[in-house]
Parts: sequence; structure tokens; C-alpha cells
Amino acid sequence: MSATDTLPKSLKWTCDPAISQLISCMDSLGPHYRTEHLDSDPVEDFEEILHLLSRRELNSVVKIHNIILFCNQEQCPCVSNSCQIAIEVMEDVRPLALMIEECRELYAILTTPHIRSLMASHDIVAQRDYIPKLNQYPEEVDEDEESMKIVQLVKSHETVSDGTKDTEPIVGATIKADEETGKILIARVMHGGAADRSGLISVGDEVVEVNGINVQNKSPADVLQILQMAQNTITFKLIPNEGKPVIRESRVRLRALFTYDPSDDTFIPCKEAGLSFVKGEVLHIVSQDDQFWWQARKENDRNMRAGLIPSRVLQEKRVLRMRDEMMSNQNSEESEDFDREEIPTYEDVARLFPRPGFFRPIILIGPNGVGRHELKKRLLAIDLTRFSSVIPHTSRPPKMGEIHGMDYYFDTRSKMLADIASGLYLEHGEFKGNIYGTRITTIIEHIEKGLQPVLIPHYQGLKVLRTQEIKPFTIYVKPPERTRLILSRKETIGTSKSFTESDFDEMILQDKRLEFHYGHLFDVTVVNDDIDVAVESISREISRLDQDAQWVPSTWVQ
Ligand SMILES: Nc1ncnc2c1ncn2[C@@H]1O[C@H](COP(=O)(O)OP(=O)(O)OP(=O)(O)O)[C@@H](O)[C@H]1O
Repeated sequence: MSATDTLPKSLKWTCDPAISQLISCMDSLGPHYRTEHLDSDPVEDFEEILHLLSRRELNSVVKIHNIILFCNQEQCPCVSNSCQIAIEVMEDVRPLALMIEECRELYAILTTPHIRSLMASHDIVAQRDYIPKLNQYPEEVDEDEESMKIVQLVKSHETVSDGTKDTEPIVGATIKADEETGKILIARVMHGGAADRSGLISVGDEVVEVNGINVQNKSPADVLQILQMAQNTITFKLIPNEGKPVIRESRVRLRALFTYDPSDDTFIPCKEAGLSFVKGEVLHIVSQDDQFWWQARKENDRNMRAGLIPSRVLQEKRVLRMRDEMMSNQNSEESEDFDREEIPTYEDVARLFPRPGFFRPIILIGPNGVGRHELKKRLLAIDLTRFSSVIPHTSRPPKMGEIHGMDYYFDTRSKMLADIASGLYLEHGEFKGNIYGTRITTIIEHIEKGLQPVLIPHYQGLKVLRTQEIKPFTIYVKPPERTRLILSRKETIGTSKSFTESDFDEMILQDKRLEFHYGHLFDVTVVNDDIDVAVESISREISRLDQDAQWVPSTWVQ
């Protein structure tokens, strides 16, 4: 009696043909094999393996695997980013959820853990679509070719963002020569590229032939030339890398705190494989396997190819080197104010969804005299029930008519000094022998009351405010270019301040320095040219916070 005969009748039909064959082979061989583990019983092990192979669960898993592996084009999923689409749908229906029942229901469905897990699994399968397929193996294979694989890929002709054609590293993989042997090896497989989608090429595979041309004694440049010359399809003969690493797509999202252009980078292993991005863009990091070069794609980019970006370590090294060079050329007075400790590379981010009754405090930051007080005044005038001004503390005695908690919080000098020393103040200063300052707890009280404080701190206060508790939204108020700046400020808007030429120069200089040193901390930039237009832009940005999910440091949404 064979092992399959022992299966209950209801299970027989589910048995995968390959497993069934394996069971028959085992049956005919019997439990006569050697084992290195002296304490294990061969008969018991044999029975256990048979039992495992006969299990319905295993057979179902193999069946699903085969369906995914051999699915034809019609069975391929039409999207591979259902999680992303679901988030976008949630953002769209959320404002309507209070009014329309169907929107409420859809929102609830999309947030259930089961549906989210189902979509995540769907995307994982979809992102590895198995096209193009493996070329047929030749029927007669030389004995010494047995350990080779032949892979045929379609050469990419997709248009990339800069409008040029075919700048992908041809098949979504980069090559290198092994330092010791000179063999041509697959150096990187770009996520989402043709090689990755085929699932048939791995890092470390040795390239033996390209389109029938033996490349064993050729340089990477020669091979690249062959690849460039190829039309439509490229056939590789590869010796598989034995220790093939398992690549898992990471779910990390990072906000770039610097701008990167691979075409300017002399160190990138393959310029065409690079991904350019600008400061503030959110990147989906798909692989951090390499210490120096990560693979990423832009968030919301439906083009599934990933590109190379410098890793955090590499970027930090570069910034340090650049700073050293700048320090040696710069006069020390100019830079002493700025934070030299922090090296802006990438910031881990997550989505913060709007929450009824919670408003993110607004920070207006900008060079001296750019108009932050004026803008704050105008914002408060729009809606006094929503926007608030945080009342400062002072050690000065109250003047006639001043009310504690309305004009200032009046406190003793010794208490204020002690609180400042304990880090309870966002900022403080001394004027005519009296201390003035804003307490962090006062800001939190406003948030808890459902108000939206508008803050105009010194730029050094930015880091103190960017916390999980406060979750501020930072608007950089930028002066317009010089001619417009002078013109707009001459068309006085009814205040006493008059600017000199050197005030304008100083404002422009400060603008450059603030953007350079603190630009990575700004959520948006608004140019204060025409004041009404600036107020309108700021209001628009603020109302977006009520509607859309925002990318914030991931520690804020734990
Ligand atoms: N867009 C504008 N057009 C014309 N004048 C403006 C504009 N914005 C601000 N001003 C004027 O410029 C002067 C300086 O503005 P404000 O005091 O608001 O600057 P600030 O950024 O708060 O300065 P500081 O940070 O040094 O206190 C004020 O007289 C203000 O009315």
C-alpha cells in the first residue's frame, strides 16, 4: 500500500501532482537512508515527512504558489499598489464620512485590519509579477551547463521622468567585475525593474553569455556595450549564485532632507540607475541591503521601478566633508548661530490623519522683518475662535490695566529662572532687567482647548517645538526677490517700520542661510510679496491640514 492510499478519500484529489510523485518515490525507497543525527529514528522521520506531504494545508500552499508562478497575462493583477490607492480613497472619502453613510461605511471597511492585510498581501504578490517569462531551456544541454540558467528579458523602452528614453540600466540590473576573478557578476537588481519582476536574476549571479556572446573575459564596459546594442530582447546565460539573498521589500518611508541629482554624482555605481529627488519629497525605501546605496522609489509614483539613492551613512559622510570645506573658507561669525550638530539626510515619516478637535499649531518662521507679526495678526483676524496667540510670561510687574492671563502671565524672577533652567520655556529673553518668555505648557494648553496657536519663534526654537506632543506645521515665510521686496515694502501697509537698503540686504542674506540650515524642517514655503496673496496661501495650506493626511516624523504617530 502506498502512502497516498493512506490519505482520506476527501484529500486525495487535492494532492499536488509533484507532491504525489514525491510521495510515490518515497514509498518505493522506504525509510532506508542514512542520518547524521544518531538520536533520530529513520522510520519515525520517514513517517513524519510523509504525513507532512499529505497535509491538505501544504498542498493548498503549493497550489497557490503554482497559480501565482504560472499565471498568464490575463490573470495578472491590474494594480500593485492597492494599499496606496486605499489610503488615497480614505483621504478622499474622509471629509464626506460625516454626511454620507456609504462613505462612512467604505472608510470603516478600508480601515479594518483584515482588509488592510489582504491588500498588503495582494501588493506583495503583485509587485513580483512574473513577466517576462523564462526562456525555454534547450532540449539538449551540455553536462557542464547543467548548473546554468538562461533568462530572456525584454529590453526596457519605458520613458523616464526626464523625457529621455531607456535610461534604466537596460534590464533593471547593474553588473560589476569580481575583484579577484574578474568574472562579470550581477551587482544589483533594481526593485520593480525587468530583472526583479522576472524573479530569475539574483545578486551575485555570474554572467557567462549575453545574446550568445561569451563575456567571460570581457570588462563590464564591454558587456554594457553588448547590452546597449541589443534589440528588444536580451538573453542571459548565468551561473546562479548559491547563497542567493532573500530580498524583502521594506515598508520604510523617508522624507529627503536634501536634494539629490545622480547625474552630478561621480560616485554612484551607475548613473542611469540613480533616482533624483528634491528636498522634502517622500521616498519609499525598498531595499537597504547595501551599506552605501539604497533602492527607493518616489511615494505615489506608479512607475514601479526603484532607483539608487545614497544611504544615510554615505550622505552623512558627504555632508561632513562639505562642511569641513565650507568652514575653512567661511568667516566664523557668519555660521556660529546655526546648528552644526545635526546632519540632514533622511527623516522617517508616517501619515498623520486629521483628527476632529485637534489642530496642529502653526509656526511662522522667516528672516527678521519679513512680515511674520503682520501675517499672524491677519490670520488671527480671520477666525478668533480657532487661531490663538500664546500669552508670554514676564517677571515685570503688571502695568495699570494689565490683566494676568490676558496680557501676560506675571511670575517672579526666581521662579522664571528656575523654570528656564528646567527647560520649560520655548524661548526667553531679558529686556530692561525683566525676563520675558513663552512656556511650552501654555502652547499645549491651547492645543488641548481645541485652539490652533500661531507661533513666531526664533528659528532656534524650531527643534524644541517639533515634538510628538505639539506636532506643529511649519510655514517658512520667504521674502520675494530683491526688486519686488523693495517695491512691496515701499507700498506701505500702514505700519511704522521703514526699511533701509542694508535691512533688505540682511533679510536676503538671512533668507539664504535659514533655508540652507533649517530648510529641511519647513513643511511649506510661502513668499510674502503681496500680503493679501500671502495670507490666502497660508490659509489654504492650513485648511489642507483639516482634509488631507500629512507626512510627519514617524515618532509622532506611534
Ligand atoms: N507683504 C508686505 N508688504 C508690505 N509690507 C509688509 C509686508 N509684510 C510685512 N510688511 C511690513 O513690514 C514690517 C515688518 O513686518 P513684521 O513686523 O511683521 O516682520 P517680522 O517678520 O515679524 O519681523 P521680526 O521677526 O523682526 O519681528 C511691518 O511694517 C509690516 O507691516
